[in-house]
Amino acid sequence: LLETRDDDGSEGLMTYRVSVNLKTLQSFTSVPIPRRGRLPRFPERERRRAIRRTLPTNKATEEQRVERSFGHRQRLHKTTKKNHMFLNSQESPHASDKQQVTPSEDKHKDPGILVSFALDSVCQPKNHIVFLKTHKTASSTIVNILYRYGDERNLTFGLPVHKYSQFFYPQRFATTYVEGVHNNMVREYHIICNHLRFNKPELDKLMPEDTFYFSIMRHPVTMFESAFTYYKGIQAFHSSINLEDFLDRGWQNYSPSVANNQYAHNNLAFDFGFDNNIYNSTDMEERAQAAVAAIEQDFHLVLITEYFDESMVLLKHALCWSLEDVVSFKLNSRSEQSRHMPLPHIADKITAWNELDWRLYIHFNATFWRTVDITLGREEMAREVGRLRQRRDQLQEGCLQDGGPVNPEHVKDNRLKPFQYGEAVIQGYNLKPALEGQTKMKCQKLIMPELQYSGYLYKKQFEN
Ligand SMILES: Nc1ncnc2c1ncn2[C@@H]1O[C@H](COP(=O)(O)OS(=O)(=O)O)[C@@H](OP(=O)(O)O)[C@H]1O
Repeated sequence: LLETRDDDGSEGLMTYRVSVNLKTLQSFTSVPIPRRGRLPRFPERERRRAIRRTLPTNKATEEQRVERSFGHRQRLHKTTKKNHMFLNSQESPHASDKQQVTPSEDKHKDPGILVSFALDSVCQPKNHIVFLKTHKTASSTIVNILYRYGDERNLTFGLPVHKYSQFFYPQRFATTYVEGVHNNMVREYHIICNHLRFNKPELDKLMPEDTFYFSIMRHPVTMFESAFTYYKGIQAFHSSINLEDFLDRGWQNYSPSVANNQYAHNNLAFDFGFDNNIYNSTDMEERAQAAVAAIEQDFHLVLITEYFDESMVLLKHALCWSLEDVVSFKLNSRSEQSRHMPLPHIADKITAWNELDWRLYIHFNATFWRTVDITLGREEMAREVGRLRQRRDQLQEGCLQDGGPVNPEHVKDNRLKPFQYGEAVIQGYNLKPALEGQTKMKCQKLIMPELQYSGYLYKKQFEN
């Protein structure tokens, strides 16, 4: 990993894959060299240095912080000479999108922000993707989008061994959890999107250099309320009468060492690989900043559940995909009867208890909108969101019998019933009975719950 300086004086980092004699290398570097496997892309010393660069001064405003983090990201990627602002591309393979991508006036103001969208000199659809599937954030809907995209193009998914649905979560991800690794059955993995606890060095071993990393965050209040209902059976929650009861007793109910209790405390930070056990601590600010810096280093894009449609538009551009590729129906949603919107004083307790998650969310919500402003601009975003919704409405009209989701007992086709868990009532869909052929197949895949779809893909990849 080399630090470089461009003609304009800006710094950058560049990675090379090299073949070297380890002893020779050891003689002129203090970075620990792993004996086996690939060199880590950003050794710990570089990561720490990058984090120091992004730490704001006490006086920094949120806006400056966003600026700094993107400026930092710019330096990290600047040396990729081929990098190109995707909005300028006239080469989009998606003819229907060309008119939609009107470069907005202000996109040139901060080229740094675009590097997370850096594509090759020609806009090529990306098909090496890692999606960190965070919990209770609409991630199953995104997984459905990725499954359909890869399935249609016969891409290879990195799926959990033995047809499991997750990569041994909550353990940190390891390549050995992926089907096909132990027997070298798979030459190239394209997409990894099942639940896992993030571990970049291990993912790097499996995925190519040009892999696009993205994830999604949800407001901690609604996310926690959803988790409380869904994971009511875990030790931390099961004896609490309700959410407030749990929050008032805080640490008494919560033991970090009990299995699955990560769902009850800063679960978002945990999924990203950080220590989630922090409460009311003096080093909260420092740890949150370090987490932000590490996520900005490892991820090209962080989406926001509350702006799901805007997120899909941004994702579409970042991946150089078409509108059709990112259209979806809402999956894994609870019925209204199992949803209890917390009152404001309970919401405050939730953000206090999950402060690390709260800080991550605040930061990435701000950077999300800043990315929108600097790339598409709000007007173009609104236009594209309108088109996305129109297309979803068309598909709903064409596919769904009841116009929207129904409670599980009303799902007629047992094969399409969503998995039920905890005290949540997870809704599903019924298709119009007259559907046939390709249309039926397309509609079926749009509503197919995650477990069924990953089972189908496993069979397609490993049992045929
Ligand atoms: N498109 C879209 N927009 C906004 N919100 C959405 C969307 N799709 C799913 N959802 C909501 O996401 C919640 C389920 O999240 P996940 O699929 O990540 O859950 S899981 O961890 O995989 O079990 C679940 O939230 P709750 O209903 O509050 O539990 C879903 O309703």
